[in-house]
Amino acid sequence: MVEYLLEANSLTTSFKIDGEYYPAVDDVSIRIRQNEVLALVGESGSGKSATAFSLMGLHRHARVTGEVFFQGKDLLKNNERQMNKIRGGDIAMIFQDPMTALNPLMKIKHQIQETLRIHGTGKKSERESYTIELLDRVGIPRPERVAEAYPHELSGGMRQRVVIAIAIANRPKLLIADEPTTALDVTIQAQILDLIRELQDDLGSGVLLITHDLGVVAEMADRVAVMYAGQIVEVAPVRELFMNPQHPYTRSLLNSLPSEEQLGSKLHVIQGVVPALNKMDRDGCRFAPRIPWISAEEHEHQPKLREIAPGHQVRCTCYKNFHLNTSMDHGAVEQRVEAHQMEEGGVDRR
Ligand SMILES: Nc1ncnc2c1ncn2[C@@H]1O[C@H](COP(=O)(O)OP(=O)(O)OP(=O)(O)O)[C@@H](O)[C@H]1O
Repeated sequence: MVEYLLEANSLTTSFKIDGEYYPAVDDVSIRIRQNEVLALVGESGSGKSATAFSLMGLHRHARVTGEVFFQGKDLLKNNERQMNKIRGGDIAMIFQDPMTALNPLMKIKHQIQETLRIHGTGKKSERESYTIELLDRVGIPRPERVAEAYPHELSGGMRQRVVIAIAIANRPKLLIADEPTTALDVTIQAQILDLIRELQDDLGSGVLLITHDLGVVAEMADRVAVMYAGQIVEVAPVRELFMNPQHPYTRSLLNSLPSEEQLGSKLHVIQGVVPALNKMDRDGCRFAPRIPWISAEEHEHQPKLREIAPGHQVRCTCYKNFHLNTSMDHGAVEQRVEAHQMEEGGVDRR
């Protein structure tokens, strides 16, 4: 029997719109093993952040149902005090915008020491030196000086390193990173991703990496869950997903990734947007309106997620007859996956 670090079953998070609740996360089940990076990928509005916030018990006005087992306990049954002990302790989160995660009025050293204190890590006398060690560990030059700084005195990249230092301070077993590099420029993005990967390896933590960037997925993930309109539509090991994508949404996403030659030119984009929560047909294939050239009979009523190969699940029958209406080019993606696997030294981490 496989022991999962995190196991969410039928997680459903509904928001109230005009007096009615509508699920933004709709019967989502995900599993993360120790030392595994699961990427949750999808366009804006597909429900990725709502999923992460639900796992962490951070929604104040939503209705959340299902089970979220972490170390054998259902987090959804915890009260706020118990969740506060877990957040920043065994489960840490890295958000998109470091400025929202940091207190603008507190020196960096006090913010790190605070998280150490709350979770009882180290004696008071040790926390100061541990703070410097942490800043050094996340690649901050002259950590003693940065420790005395306020967030606004640092660059975006440095601030995100501080956020990561805070996240790893109590050696979390699970890291949830919600678009951790979106707010940063490209060179810094690569450095931050390398850092997260390195720290994850050191700590042996599981990671839920939320992103809309398939390049990031190719470089970071072990497995990928693709989310559309609140549902997981495809799950597969990273290589399988890029080499053998099945769900029309996954294939459209991959097709919208530029190859080297296409960089700077117009991309193939998927027409349309993720439907609003109160405007979608919840009984049919939710992606159907965006692939009108696929006939209604090819879709399933209330599509289920089914295993089509070991570890590879796809929702709806429409994938069987799906074809893109533009020419496909997976060359760029394949190259990125190959590069990632080479860096891993050919070791299968799963
Ligand atoms: N507090 C809320 N109240 C009502 N609707 C919400 C709330 N938070 C999110 N939603 C809706 O839930 C859906 C999923 O949003 P969510 O932010 O989880 O998507 P996402 O995939 O993380 O997108 P992004 O990358 O833009 O953050 C969207 O339709 C969004 O408008």
